[in-house]
Amino acid sequence: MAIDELVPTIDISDPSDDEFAALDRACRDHGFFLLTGHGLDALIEETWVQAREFFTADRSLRVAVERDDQNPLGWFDRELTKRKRDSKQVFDFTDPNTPAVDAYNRWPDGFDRFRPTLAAFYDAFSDLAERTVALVHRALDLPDDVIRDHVGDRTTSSVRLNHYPVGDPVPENERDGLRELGDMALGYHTDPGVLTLLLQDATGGLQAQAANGDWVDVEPRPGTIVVNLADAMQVWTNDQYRAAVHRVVPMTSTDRMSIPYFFNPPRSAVIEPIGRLAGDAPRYRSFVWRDYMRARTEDNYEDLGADDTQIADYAIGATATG
Ligand SMILES: O=C(O)CCC(=O)C(=O)O
Ligand SMILES: [Fe+2]
Repeated sequence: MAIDELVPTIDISDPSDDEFAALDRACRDHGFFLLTGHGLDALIEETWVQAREFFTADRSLRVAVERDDQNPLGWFDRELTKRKRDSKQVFDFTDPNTPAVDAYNRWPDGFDRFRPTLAAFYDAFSDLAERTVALVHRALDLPDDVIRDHVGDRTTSSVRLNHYPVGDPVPENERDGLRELGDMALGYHTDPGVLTLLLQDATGGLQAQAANGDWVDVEPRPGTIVVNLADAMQVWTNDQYRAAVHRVVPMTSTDRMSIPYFFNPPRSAVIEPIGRLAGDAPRYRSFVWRDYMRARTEDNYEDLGADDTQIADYAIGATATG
């Protein structure tokens, strides 16, 4: 199938009925679509500049904001996906404009425009994520009282700057005792929250899994933002909409950057299938967002001797993977 047909483009400034129909098909099939009409090109351009500056600066400036096992925010270059090491370095931060959570952010020294640019980016993408969830609600034809309980929260959300080098991101003299690199730069996975807004540069390498299991390239389209549905949305819709399974192939000739905004539910939200979508056959048991997130974060730090926590662990009838 052609990529245009598989991954439809929705103009968020004025979505047509045909675009809603295409969004609904894509969400049932694989969970990926593209947004245009967002009006954020200039801010996105400036964000790329800041991300590149951070990743090309002297490594010691990044090491100074390295994350630790108490706090997952900051820089890291040896993350695991499915027990294999990813070929990338990342910088994670949460809402810079809410002091109670900004206190956990680790801002690097020596980059004047980094924090203000990323703070503006965070504001704009929080708003866009809300509007994107509203598109999905409309495609699902949900009543207002249900919509109110199935939203995201900017203070539990986060942004990640991803940098994929050619080869191993960890310097040779630090590789002793680390797990081997995976076959993929980023192993296949779903994102945990409601949905993700993803920017990718012009390099390419992102792949989506279609319903038939085939891997399809999500080619860069200038001016568009990739949306992928995530785990909480799949649970809410009782599997009618799919959390997008995706991965990134290894870089062979040039490095690559991407910037996902992960839109997450409120901390204390109870995640379970929406009654009118599940009828009397809910496919998941309830879990509290905070607990799910804690389990997923712990997996990424170290190999806990089991596969990563995922929503399948909450499927009714599932046996624990641990
Ligand atoms: O780099 C990409 O295109 C995807 C990144 C991603 O899936 C993630 O960070 O969760
Ligand atoms: Fe992802």
